[in-house]
Order: sequence, then structure tokens, then C-alpha cells
Amino acid sequence: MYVHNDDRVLLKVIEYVSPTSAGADCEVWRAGPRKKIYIRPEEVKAAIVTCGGLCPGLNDVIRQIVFTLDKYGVKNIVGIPYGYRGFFDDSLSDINLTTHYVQNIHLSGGSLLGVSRGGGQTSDIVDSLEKRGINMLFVLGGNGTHAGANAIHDECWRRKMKVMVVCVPKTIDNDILLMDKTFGFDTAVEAAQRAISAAYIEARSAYHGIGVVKLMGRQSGFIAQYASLASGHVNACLIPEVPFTLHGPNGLLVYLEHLIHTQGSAVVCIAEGAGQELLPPKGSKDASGNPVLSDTGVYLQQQIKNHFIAAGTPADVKYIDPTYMIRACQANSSDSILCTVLGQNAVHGAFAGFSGITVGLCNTHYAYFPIPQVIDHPRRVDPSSRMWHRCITSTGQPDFTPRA
Ligand SMILES: Nc1ncnc2c1ncn2[C@@H]1O[C@H](COP(=O)(O)OP(=O)(O)O)[C@@H](O)[C@H]1O
Ligand SMILES: O=P(O)(O)OC[C@H]1O[C@](O)(COP(=O)(O)O)[C@@H](O)[C@@H]1O
Ligand SMILES: [Mg+2]
Repeated sequence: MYVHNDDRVLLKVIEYVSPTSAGADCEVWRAGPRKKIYIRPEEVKAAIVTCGGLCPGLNDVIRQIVFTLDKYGVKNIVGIPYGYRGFFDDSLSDINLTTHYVQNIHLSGGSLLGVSRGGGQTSDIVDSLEKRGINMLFVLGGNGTHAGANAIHDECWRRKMKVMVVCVPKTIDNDILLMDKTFGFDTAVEAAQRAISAAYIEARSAYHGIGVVKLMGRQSGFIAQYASLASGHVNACLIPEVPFTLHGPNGLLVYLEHLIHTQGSAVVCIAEGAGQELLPPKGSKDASGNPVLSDTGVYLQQQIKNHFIAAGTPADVKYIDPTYMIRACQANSSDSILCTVLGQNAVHGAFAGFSGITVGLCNTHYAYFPIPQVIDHPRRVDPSSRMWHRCITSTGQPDFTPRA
């Protein structure tokens, strides 16, 4: 059954008050195969590239893109090694991708193609596409990668090159706008349970035990929020979107003291971007221009230890940082399904002639979004949302917001 090009997915089942409300001006196409295809399969040279940090499910998406291209009859498929770097670093060679080659890659985490941050001029990348004769490009990455893909799409358009550029959002931080969720997020939340559970067991078993778990989330605290909600053992969830105070009567440290005296143990879950304002900024950036963060997890652990020493109350503080363990793993079943459908729809989108789009889940429907709208700014936890309130209701934490 084919999808008609005029089919649309309703972005939100809400009435927009103003045309500038997030998503109000965004047209979202229904994803899926079209009856009319834009290019003959035998004319296609397809490339797949994975950029940014790792995310569970990358291999599932790569595999499914190859399988679906093969179903359309495409024989010429290459993998670009190590993100955008593979386009301009002459020491790196393309990888020929066949269904046989990718058959089992979803059984392990990471990316078969490798990933990287930073580097590369759009014009060099487009020169490279031209030189290699690539006319279908599948780009897996986060907001930075999408900005790059959109620039590639614009440059191809400017040069009148017929290249379909289609993205599949990859971010365990779940920070892409307008989508229900991105692949790998559920797996990351699930993987974080082992760390939280260990922190809880250690804390419960120790005399006055306190467990601190640091999770990923540079600007968006979704992983910490959902992992805390899932666990049920977290007493305080700290995210970048909600400033908190450590000291004073409404600070975290006094609350932990209260928990130790009332229930004997406590668990804190902190997103890596939370509490950055408590430490001097590092001032440096990674290769892609993302700010390098201070380690608030280590700082928090130290502050808790100091506080309890000063209070004369014994406390056994254990710190767990499972950072890379939650993203360098194989996708769970629900993410595998998501990856499979996203991969298939990415190929359907390219064959339908879409370019400069990304594939995502919208109100439980698979859809094509224009890239600029989904990366206008990073999606962040809304502290006044019902979901955040559900989270703090579940942890039972008081308001640690700094008071004037
Ligand atoms: N604004 C931008 N324009 C073009 N390319 C970008 C931009 N931001 C990042 N990139 C490129 O996208 C790739 C991945 O970006 P990065 O921010 O590391 O990860 P992510 O895509 O997961 O956010 C890098 O190779 C980087 O050079
Ligand atoms: O150490 P790396 O590889 O730079 O990755 C760490 C970062 O990756 C993230 O998961 C986000 O990465 P992406 O932007 O690639 O999705 C952050 O939470 C974290 O700070
Ligand atoms: Mg990013």
C-alpha cells in the first residue's frame, strides 16, 4: 500500500495560539513508500554516514537502510568511515555494503562505520559526493550532524546536483525537537537502571550509604529524568534545566542529611550538564564546538562527603559513572523496532524525492520533518511539564531552586 504525497501527520493535537509557537509552521509528511519513485534504482549510488557520539541502534539503522535499498534494487551502497571525516580524509576508504555484510551487525553496539566529531567544510564534502557519484546520502546523527546535512543539501541544491539527503536522528539525549522520541533513548534509560540499582544496593547495605549516579545529558536531562522515573529508587534527580542549590536550608545537602536520619540511605541521579553553574566554566570546546563540561558528579560526591564530615555524621558515599556503558550497548527490542522502521522510511523518503528531511516518530506515526525545524534549538525538559512533575513526585524531592 502506497502513501499519497498529500498525506500529512498532525504535529501536535493542540491548537496553536500563535504562528511562532514551536512546531506551528512545520509541515510533517507521512512517511512510507510512494507509488511513484523519483529515481531509478540502477542509477542510485547510496552512501551512509554516522556522525557525533555513539547511540544504541546505529547498526540496526545501517542494516535496515542497506536491506531496504537492496529491496528497491540498489546495488551500489557504500559506508563512509568515521563520520563526515570520511569525506575529506584521504587516508580513509569507503566500505562496500551488502546485505550479506550487514546481516549480523545489529547484534553489537557502536557503529560498523565508526563515528567522529568535528571538521570538514561543506564544500569539500559536496565535492567528495560529486567525485564519488553519490546521489543518495543517509546521515545518522544529532543536531550538529543535522545542521551539517542541511548545509550539504543546500549546497547540492545550489550546484543543481540531484542528491537526496535524508537524516535519521541519533541522540540518546533525546534532544531533537518535535519527535516523540529518538532511537537509543529507551536502551540508554534501561542501561542506566543497572547503575542506579547498584547505587541503591550499595547505599542500602552501607551504614548511612549515599549513592550518586551521573548520567549523560549535556543540555537536556531526559535520560536522568526517565531513568529516575523508571527506577523508583532515586531520591533526588538533578537536571541541567532545573538549577539547584547545594548549601543552605533548602539545599540538597541538608535534604540528604534528613534522608540519612529518616531512612538510612539515599540515591542521587545527576545529569552531566546539571549544576554547571556551581563550578568555574572550563571554557574549552570539543572538536564539534560543543562546550566541555565540568565534572559535577565528582564535585557533588566531594561536597556530600565534606558536608557530612562537617556535620559530624558518618556517611558512606559511593559514586557511579556509567557514562559510556549506557550508549555503547546493543539496542533493546523496542529501539530495534524503531530503528528498523526509521531505516526503511529513510529509504522510502529518498526514493520519493525528499531531500533535507529527517525521519521521526510523531504522535506515534512515522513522519518526514524538514531539518531546520527540528534543530532550531535543542529539545529540553520543560520544568513546568507534567512529566517533570511526575518525576519529582516519584522521587519525593523538595524544591532545591536557589532562593534570592
Ligand atoms: N552547525 C554545524 N554545521 C555544520 N556541521 C556541523 C555543525 N555542528 C556540527 N557539525 C558537524 O556534525 C558532526 C557531528 O556533530 P556533533 O555536535 O559532534 O554531534 P551530534 O550530531 O550528535 O550533535 C561533526 O562532524 C561536526 O563537524
Ligand atoms: O565523550 P563524547 O563522545 O564527546 O560524548 C559525550 C556526549 O555525548 C552526548 O551523549 C551527546 O552526544 P551527541 O550530541 O552526539 O548526541 C552527551 O550527553 C555527552 O556529553
Ligand atoms: Mg549534539
